Amino acid sequence: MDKLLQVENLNKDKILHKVSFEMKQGEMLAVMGPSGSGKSTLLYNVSGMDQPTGGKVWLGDTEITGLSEEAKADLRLHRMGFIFQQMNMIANLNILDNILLPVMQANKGKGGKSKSELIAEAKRRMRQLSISELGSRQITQVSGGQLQRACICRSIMNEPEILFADEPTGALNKSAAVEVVAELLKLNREGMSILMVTHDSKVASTCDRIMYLLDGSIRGELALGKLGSSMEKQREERVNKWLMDMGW
Ligand SMILES: Nc1ncnc2c1ncn2[C@@H]1O[C@H](COP(=O)(O)OP(=O)(O)OP(=O)(O)O)[C@@H](O)[C@H]1O
Repeated sequence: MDKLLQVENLNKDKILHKVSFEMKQGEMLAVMGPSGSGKSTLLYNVSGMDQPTGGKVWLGDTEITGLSEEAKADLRLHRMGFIFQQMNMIANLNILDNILLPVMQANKGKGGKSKSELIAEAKRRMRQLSISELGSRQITQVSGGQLQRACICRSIMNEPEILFADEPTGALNKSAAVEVVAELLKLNREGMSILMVTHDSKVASTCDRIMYLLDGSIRGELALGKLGSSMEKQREERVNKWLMDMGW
């Protein structure tokens, strides 16, 4: 697999300390660690949402840390997708318009796709995520799991190279969380690279690899490989044992 993301000696104030790791194309990587260990800060600094105080980050051949704010915003819009626990949907737009908002922005100007093409594309993806009936609903008129699936839909409309997910199941009940993880796994099997912060060892155990962050440094890593159709319980037990060893 080719290298997709490279993080080298990343520092952020007193929060992150010389964090280095790589991610391969098609990988699904989880970041775990206690509350306050710097997981979200890591995600924001790797994706260019925040400016690190030291170190370098590359997405493919692009050094993100060397870009202007404007170029970073452009890169996030075109090459990255984001899913958050708080979902960040606009309250006075319906689900379809929320899904369309960033991709319309990305297709502004010459050579971009037309609105009707984008609507057709959104509807196709909404069908895949089992939310095709919900386009005209307000965001308060759908369940938490449906809303997060709409967020996943929004995040992939630009066909990003990488998806950043910060606690994507954190606000969901158990069955909605299972559905959302299943959608993320499906996307990953289709080739999407995913970097995900999670508190949930069951969610992390579906990932190819887990990094453990403590006090802003990576203290350990567990390589699990792709999730097969069986052995889910054994994977989970392995992850829980490793987390105990890490002091979780
Ligand atoms: N904007 C900020 N300014 C100053 N300190 C911050 C800021 N954001 C986070 N911190 C601090 O940085 C540390 C790491 O926070 P971060 O949110 O990255 O941790 P986390 O591991 O994601 O935690 P949680 O699991 O609780 O979400 C914490 O001590 C937090 O208080």
